[in-house]
Formats: sequence, structure tokens, C-alpha cells
Amino acid sequence: MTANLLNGREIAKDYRAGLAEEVEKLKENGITPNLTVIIAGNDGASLSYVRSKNRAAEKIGMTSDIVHLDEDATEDEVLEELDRLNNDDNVSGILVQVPLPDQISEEKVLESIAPHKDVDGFSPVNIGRMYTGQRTFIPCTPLGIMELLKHTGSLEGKDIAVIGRSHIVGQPVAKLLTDQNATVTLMHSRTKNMTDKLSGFDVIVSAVGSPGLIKAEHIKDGAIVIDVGNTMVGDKLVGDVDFDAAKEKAGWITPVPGGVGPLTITMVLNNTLLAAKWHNGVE
Ligand SMILES: Nc1nc2c(c(=O)[nH]1)N[C@@H](CN(C=O)c1ccc(C(=O)N[C@@H](CCC(=O)O)C(=O)O)cc1)CN2
Repeated sequence: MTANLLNGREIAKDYRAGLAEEVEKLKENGITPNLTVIIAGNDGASLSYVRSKNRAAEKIGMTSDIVHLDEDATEDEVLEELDRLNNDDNVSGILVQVPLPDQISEEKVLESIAPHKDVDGFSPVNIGRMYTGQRTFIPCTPLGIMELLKHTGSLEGKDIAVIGRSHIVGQPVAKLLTDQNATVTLMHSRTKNMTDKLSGFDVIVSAVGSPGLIKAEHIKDGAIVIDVGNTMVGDKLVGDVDFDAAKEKAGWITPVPGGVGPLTITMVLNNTLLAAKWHNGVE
């Protein structure tokens, strides 16, 4: 069996076309969504993600700005920028690219983003809103994974292994999958005999960053495999899954690159559009 490919680039392209139409309608009513991204430092991968978000926003008709601070920027500088952006009515959505340099507390920064502009959904207020089922911004990678999974059919009753317990991916995606009536097992670095257990699951979502972690023998015939890993090995970007072998066993599989990543950026745009609508009482 060769798996069906969940082509993130294609799915993202269709989704962004829908967003572009909605942006157009908002602009006809005098509302232009703006995404502003703060980045501190010069990490190559982070800069590239930030530029991708900026370009993607402009491509669908939004405006977008990057606030680029030095590697040795202080926490106060970041907080001052956030205060300015929180109070700027032209800014719909703000996100702070993580990781931040060591001298800056991520916790302090994330709790200083105005919740109604926090399009990453990382602030404690929005995390709380998500867990209590209130209207909020859902973190972009989990939301992107859910969009990909829509293409595979219903998740009701499925047994799902989520590997990785980060606040950005593992924990929120476990919550969203549970909301779809799946039975979710959250695995992590202290899970005993983890890969041996995986063959019992209908869906595997791996967000570890450990190339080659998941091999074909760990995958149940026909299972859905979502690879959130993004690790550079030499000059190649690879996921957690041994893709070439796994695709002969799985029913559906995401590639890396071109799987979850493009959906993450798409969901930043989705959330920025929502922010612009909500600020203007459109929905
Ligand atoms: N504030 C945030 N910081 C970070 C987030 C986030 O959601 N918000 N997530 C990651 C990085 N990230 C977005 O910021 C991100 C990672 C990867 C991709 C992506 O499209 N990857 C491509 C490959 C890109 C390449 O070729 O280099 C793919 O998988 O196809 C997008 C966004 C941590 N920080």
C-alpha cells in the first residue's frame, strides 16, 4: 500500500485563496488587516519563518510589518514595542517569534501581548479560553494539523498518539483532537517504550524534532501519520518520520517539507483575519 499524500502546499494554497477573498471584502468596507511580527536576533530559520509570514500576509492583501530587534535586545525593549503595537489601532494581529534570546523571558513577553491581538494564541488568557471552549485564537500549528486531518475523514472514535507536550503543538493539538471525540494519548520523552506502543494507534502526530524516530515498523497498516518535525540534517530539512518506508505502510502521510509547515503560516493569516473582523465587530 502506498499512502495518500497530505500535500500541505496544495491545501494551504486553496485555503489562502479563500482568505484572500475575505480580505478583499473587508477592504471594500474600509478594513485592512495588518499582521506585525516581532523578532529579536538573527537566527536564520526564525528569520526565514518571519519573512514567509510577512510575504504570505501581503500576498493575500493584508499589510504586514516586521519589528526586527537586535540579538542583545533587552526584555524592556520588547515590552515597549509590544505596548506600542497593543495600542496601535492599525495593527490587527501581533506575534512574537520564538525562541527568544536567553536574556528575555518568553513568559513575560507572551503575557504582555494584548489577548485580542495575540494571533498565535500563546498568551495565558487565550490558552485558558481555548481550554474552556471560549472564542479565541487557536495556536497556528495545531489549527493547521486539524485542517490537514479534515482531508482524511472523521476523527470520531480514533485512537491517536500525540508525541510531544509543548504548549505550541502537543498539548493544544491533544485538546483539539479530543474535541473531535478522538481518544488521545499524549506521549513524551519520559514515556516508556514509546515507539513500540505506536502500532496500536489509528493516527500518529509527532512533534519531537528527532529525525528517524518513527519507522515503518511502528506504524499500523493504513494509519494517518502527521509529521511536525522540522530538523536540518546537513542541508536537508527532515521530519521525525522515516518517510520513504512509512509511506508504504500508512494510509495518509504528510511530507517534510511541504506538510504541516505551510498550514502553520496559513493559520497565522486565518487568525489575523479573525482579529481584524472581531476588532471591527464583523463576526
Ligand atoms: N511565534 C511563533 N514562533 C514559532 C512558531 C509559531 O507558530 N509561532 N512555530 C515554529 C516556527 N514556525 C513558525 O513560526 C514555522 C516553522 C516551519 C514552517 C514551514 O513552513 N516549514 C516548511 C519548510 C521551510 C523551509 O524549507 O525551511 C515546511 O515544513 O514545509 C513554518 C513556520 C517555532 N516558532
